[in-house]
Amino acid sequence: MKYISTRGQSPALSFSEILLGGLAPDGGLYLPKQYPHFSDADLTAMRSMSYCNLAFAILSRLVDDIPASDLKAIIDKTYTAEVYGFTRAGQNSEDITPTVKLEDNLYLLSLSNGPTLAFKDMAMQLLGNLFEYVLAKTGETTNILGATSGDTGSAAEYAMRGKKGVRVFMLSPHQKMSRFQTAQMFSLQDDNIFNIAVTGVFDDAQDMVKAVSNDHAFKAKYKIGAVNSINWGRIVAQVVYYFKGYFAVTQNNSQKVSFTVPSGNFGNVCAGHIARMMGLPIDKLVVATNENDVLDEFFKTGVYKPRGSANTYHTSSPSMDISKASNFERFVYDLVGKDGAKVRELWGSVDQGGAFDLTSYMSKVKAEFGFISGSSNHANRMQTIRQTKKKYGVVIDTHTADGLKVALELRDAKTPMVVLETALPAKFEDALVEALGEVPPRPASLNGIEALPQKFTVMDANVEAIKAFIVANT
Ligand SMILES: Cc1ncc(COP(=O)(O)O)c(C=O)c1O
Ligand SMILES: N[C@@H](CCOP(=O)(O)O)C(=O)O
Repeated sequence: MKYISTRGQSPALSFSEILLGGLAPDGGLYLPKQYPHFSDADLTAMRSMSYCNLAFAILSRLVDDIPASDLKAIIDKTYTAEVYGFTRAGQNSEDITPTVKLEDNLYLLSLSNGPTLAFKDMAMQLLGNLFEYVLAKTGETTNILGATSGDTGSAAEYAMRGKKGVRVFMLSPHQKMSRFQTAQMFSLQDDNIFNIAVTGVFDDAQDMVKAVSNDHAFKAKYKIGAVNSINWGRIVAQVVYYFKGYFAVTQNNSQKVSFTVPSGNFGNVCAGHIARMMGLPIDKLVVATNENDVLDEFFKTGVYKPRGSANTYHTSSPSMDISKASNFERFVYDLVGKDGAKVRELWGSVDQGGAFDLTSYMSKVKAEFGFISGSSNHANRMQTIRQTKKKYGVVIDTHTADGLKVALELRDAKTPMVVLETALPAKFEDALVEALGEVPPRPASLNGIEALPQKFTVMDANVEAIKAFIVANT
């Protein structure tokens, strides 16, 4: 399988060749030349598979330059009940992503039982093991440069700690993550982990990552790697749990299922789009945003108008405080008929701070690709957290609450709706106390992390400053 850039001007490369880097040299994002397709018979065979076998069935169709036995061993080492063991009472951690039935045709898909309590662990643990494998083969090293609004950072740092030949430089928005998220990252004292708190919002940090990635000479000299969802390796791993969730709530492949996805950088729902393109019988993909509702605006109007830092709000679902969704480019590439020149034209305008209008494509967005959307705000998520506890006895986090609020508005009575649970409540203790008046439970191993000493550097959103920091620390 070869991978091509959404902007159509980079050479086609293999999976291992694109694994470590983020953006393609032309500034686009990688996608497979064509999506593999799973037939009805394939789906039937996959229905009863364990998570590891399912992951192998999917990944082996997209990764053809790692020997099958090695790929299988990497997957088996990653998806274990021990790694994804922070399940709710009554859930089986062998399922890796168990479902919670709230009522008929309404489910949560638990994606946050990994070491850092957010869905990012689903892909990041695999990425850590794949990086280690590829680096050991080539004898190379990598300096990972990432941006986080709270969850990618800790997931990446936990996955890459102690990995030979890997350093992590993680940019986060200064004082905008929850206390728990901040402590998860900044309390790590490992020599290969560098936390940089950027005075700005997540989008400023993401812009810095992209600017460094677009400096090809610097990227090559300092072997800059990526762990954000601009990296195809992240997306492909996230495709798997849509299949797992679909099989968990259906009896046969003639049934369709809708998924609601709390969204920010559009990586998670992009994986759902790709699962759908591969033949998974998904009805609707519901994009749920918080007050930072650029994506909701697009799916309602056809106009994509990213906002600047001053108009990006700090909310109680802070991991979704994003106004420039990187992975949206992957979907738009498919929407405009895989036309790299068109994507270049559209992002030419976005990269200059502008907008674009795809109103004429909107019937296709819904009818052909199944996308619809909604948004949520602080009052909505407080109310949803309270009602979910009262009605179903289930405590959810603020991001999942954004998803559930939108799902309840947009579901139809006949189609099972699966809401992705993207983080556990413990990560957002202050908001949960406000909603429920009680402290959410957390794994004993994470008790008291907020009191641990923290190691981080504060920096302005300046590309030359982060380059100098990397040079000084390699
Ligand atoms: C808890 C949580 N929910 C939802 C999202 C949004 O996911 P995505 O950026 O893939 O759209 C994020 C961050 O990405 C997150 O950390
Ligand atoms: N919400 C994310 C932001 C980065 O998204 P990514 O999926 O592109 O890594 C976070 O929590 O850091």
